[in-house]
Amino acid sequence: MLSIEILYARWRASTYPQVAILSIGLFVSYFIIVFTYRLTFHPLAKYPGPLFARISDWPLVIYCYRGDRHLWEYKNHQKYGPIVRYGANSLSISTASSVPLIHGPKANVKKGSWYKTLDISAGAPSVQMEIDKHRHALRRRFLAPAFSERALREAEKLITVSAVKLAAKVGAGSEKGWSEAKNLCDWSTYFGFDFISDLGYGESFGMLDSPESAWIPGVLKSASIFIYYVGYLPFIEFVRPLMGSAIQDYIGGQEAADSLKYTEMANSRLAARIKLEEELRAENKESERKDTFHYLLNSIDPVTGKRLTVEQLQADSALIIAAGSDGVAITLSACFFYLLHDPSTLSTLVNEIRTSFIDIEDIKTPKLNTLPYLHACLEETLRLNPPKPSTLPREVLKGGLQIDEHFYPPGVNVGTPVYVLHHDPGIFPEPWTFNPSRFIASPTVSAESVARAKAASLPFLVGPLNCIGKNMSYIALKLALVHVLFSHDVRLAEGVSGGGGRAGKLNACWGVGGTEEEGLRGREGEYQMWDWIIGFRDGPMVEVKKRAVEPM
Ligand code: HEM
Repeated sequence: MLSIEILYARWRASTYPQVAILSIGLFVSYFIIVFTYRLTFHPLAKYPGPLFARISDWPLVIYCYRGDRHLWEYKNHQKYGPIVRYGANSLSISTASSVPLIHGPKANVKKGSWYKTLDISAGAPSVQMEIDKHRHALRRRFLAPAFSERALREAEKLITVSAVKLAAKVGAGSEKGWSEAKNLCDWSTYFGFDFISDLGYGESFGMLDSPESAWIPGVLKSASIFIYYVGYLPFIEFVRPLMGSAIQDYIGGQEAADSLKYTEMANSRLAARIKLEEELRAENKESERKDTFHYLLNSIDPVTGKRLTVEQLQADSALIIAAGSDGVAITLSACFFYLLHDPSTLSTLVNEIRTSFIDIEDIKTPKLNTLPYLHACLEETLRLNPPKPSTLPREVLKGGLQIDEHFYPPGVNVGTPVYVLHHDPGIFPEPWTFNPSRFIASPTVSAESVARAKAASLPFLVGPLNCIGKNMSYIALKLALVHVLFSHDVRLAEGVSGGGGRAGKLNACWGVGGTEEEGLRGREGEYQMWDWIIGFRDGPMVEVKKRAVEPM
């Protein structure tokens, strides 16, 4: 007691410089103690990783901001092995055997605290933001009817409208010979946003028709960058309460402002859809078009008897536009990139498409789902460029988690670095080569190796927290690819083709970030992607010609 009084008296008697020196001393001592603890007694101290990443989350924040996190993770696993400590409290585990234990239905984990900031501007958690396992399962029950087999059959008709339009726009100017060069990244993006808005709200953004709404992808990109890195800031607990408010604009700059602008856009779309539903209800009618929000607005939880609140709907609205449009868009442009760089794969696919369908009206399920090479091309593209390529944090729950000989205590984050796993040569021989045949059993590819490849392919993740839009994505991607390739020949544009390695940057809108100096972005044969929760890209530049032989 006495010593505290003496200390207090000395403090009061001290001069400003003395106070400043003492404060700096305390500050430095605090960090020395914290860093020493993280390198010695912390439960993850024994795991390898870059030194700065083992003592702080700042390297992770920086790579998230740059869009290069997946490349950084790849480099780390090459250097340190299958288990890497990429943050003070976080591990990424790149073994296929760990996947069911981290993502399976019985995994003793929940989503990590990064998810708390994901859709924070919306005012309520989206389904993806629900960290509590029980509440998440409840939200999934609301979404389930919108993604059921029946809903998918309805969705196919709506997606076809955008796919037909995509083929017409990509093919414009190709009637008399090869067209001018076109950036397929842009057209794929417009397709992704148009089909998801048409399907989601019954009203397309119309980007394939006019440039009026073409600002939305740029704003979403900016919002995603912000949300991605902010969630990992070491002092996020202090920042989170300010998020979603006007203060966000001042602190976070343009990217934070775009995050709010994006939320407002999604909210206004939803408000218009709710109004339409109310008008229909007042007239005792049901919407003829069964779009996603038809299901969500009429969904009643079978156990609780409750409907979703407006705030929850708003959060899901922002999520569905982002999650639905961009995953499909990047996969479509990446698929074209790989096909066009390996003409033998392109001709195999074109042949399969043109011998399977009689005319454009014929392009639909169930036949659409019976083309093995088409499906394999998409699986291979999603292997090479998973739109969510980096480790998504899962926090170990009470009781801990045993994976092989390692025990992970409660509270630490574990996760699967999907891009790293997808380039594991032990599972995918020649991992940088686009080889759809690795997903089709044949005399040269055993059924066991196909099963191994499929089990280690996680673009949609697996288990109860996986992507609910997986089947819808495959339908959208197949419709788009088949409609374009059924009626048109496509080739890489002469000169700059875009998309790969250093030559990738065509359009200032997309290509920021980059770690060329570290040798991570040098692969010309790899479709370049920037990981900001959703993947961003540019190119390929293509020329298009109307198919020579008119379909019968
Ligand atoms: C190629 C396209 C797509 C890919 C690769 C993809 C991938 C993923 C992944 C990996 C997740 C899990 C994220 C996490 O755990 O944080 C996810 C979640 C989600 N995706 Fe997709 N997605 C795609 C397209 C779609 C589409 C078309 C929709 C809807 C229309 C959609 C809706 C959702 C939703 C609602 C979630 C949150 C699910 C939950 O938390 O329960 N996605 N997606």
